[in-house]
Amino acid sequence: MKITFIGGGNMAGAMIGGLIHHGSTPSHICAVETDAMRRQQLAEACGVTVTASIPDGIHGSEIVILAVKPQQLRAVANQAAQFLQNKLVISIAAGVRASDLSQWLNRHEFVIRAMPNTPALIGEGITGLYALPLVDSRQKEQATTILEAIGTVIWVNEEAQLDAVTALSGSGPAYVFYFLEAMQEAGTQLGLTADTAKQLAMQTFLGATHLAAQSNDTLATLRMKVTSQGGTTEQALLSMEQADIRGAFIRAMHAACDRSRQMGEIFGRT
Ligand SMILES: NC(=O)C1=CN([C@@H]2O[C@H](COP(=O)(O)OP(=O)(O)OC[C@H]3O[C@@H](n4cnc5c(N)ncnc54)[C@H](OP(=O)(O)O)[C@@H]3O)[C@@H](O)[C@H]2O)C=CC1
Ligand SMILES: O=C(O)[C@@H]1CCC=N1
Repeated sequence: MKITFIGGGNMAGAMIGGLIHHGSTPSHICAVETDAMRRQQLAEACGVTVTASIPDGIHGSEIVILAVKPQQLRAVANQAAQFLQNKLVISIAAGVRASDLSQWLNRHEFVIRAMPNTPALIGEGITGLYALPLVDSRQKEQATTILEAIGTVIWVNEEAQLDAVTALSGSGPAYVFYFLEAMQEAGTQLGLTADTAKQLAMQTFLGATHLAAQSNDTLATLRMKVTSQGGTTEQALLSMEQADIRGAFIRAMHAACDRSRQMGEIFGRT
């Protein structure tokens, strides 16, 4: 099964790297990318076929993954429409609705939207998926197979839920890196080397996440088990509550979700 990515940027690069890491044959993957330097990087890093031509890139592919920015999607859809008949189209663009994309592709019925995240590169991604009603079960299985190669897959029944998925797991790796950066910065202020602080911060995220995944305790109970009465964690959490870190974090994710909906409206107008 040959897969073509249109757009070979950050997310496509992570997906392609993850697919190859999982055992996909590089010659079965093609990337269409306008930026010459990026084409060279992809060819060197992943050994996949790269081209600047949409028709050349799509030729012979059963599945086409649209991985350009939301604001570029309509123009790309217009260019690609005539070459996509009977092919499964998967868009990873944030916000833009499957029905709008379908219209741009001359009422193409086989459209799936996917919201992956960059840990796909190491097979640790998670992807939310939504399909238009006429996508058949075989095509859904194909999408599941591709995306399971780079992590976990969750199907949603309502497309609007993809805005929440985008705010949570699509953008989520950036939040984790942000917290890791803050923990590293605090660690160095407290006298650790930058490397030691980074190692402590990363293993703490990894260990806590694995513990939460394996434990029957709720997240709140796990948090309380760290928080000794009159101890250090209590002081840290008190400081965070006083600064309303939880509220700020929740508001931030609402802002991301609102932006996803807004991009759907702005870039999806037909
Ligand atoms: N980054 C992430 O973590 C995630 C991103 N997404 C979605 O993935 C999509 C891509 O995001 P990201 O990879 O970050 O963006 P990038 O800008 O890194 O990648 C898009 C690439 O497509 C190229 N491009 C533009 N027009 C064309 C064209 N006509 N033909 C071929 N290539 C073209 C762009 O070139 P140029 O820059 O020169 O325009 C760019 O290299 C977005 O829609 C985003 O919403 C989804 C989940 C997570
Ligand atoms: O920031 C963005 O818009 C994209 C979608 C999710 C992650 N990156």
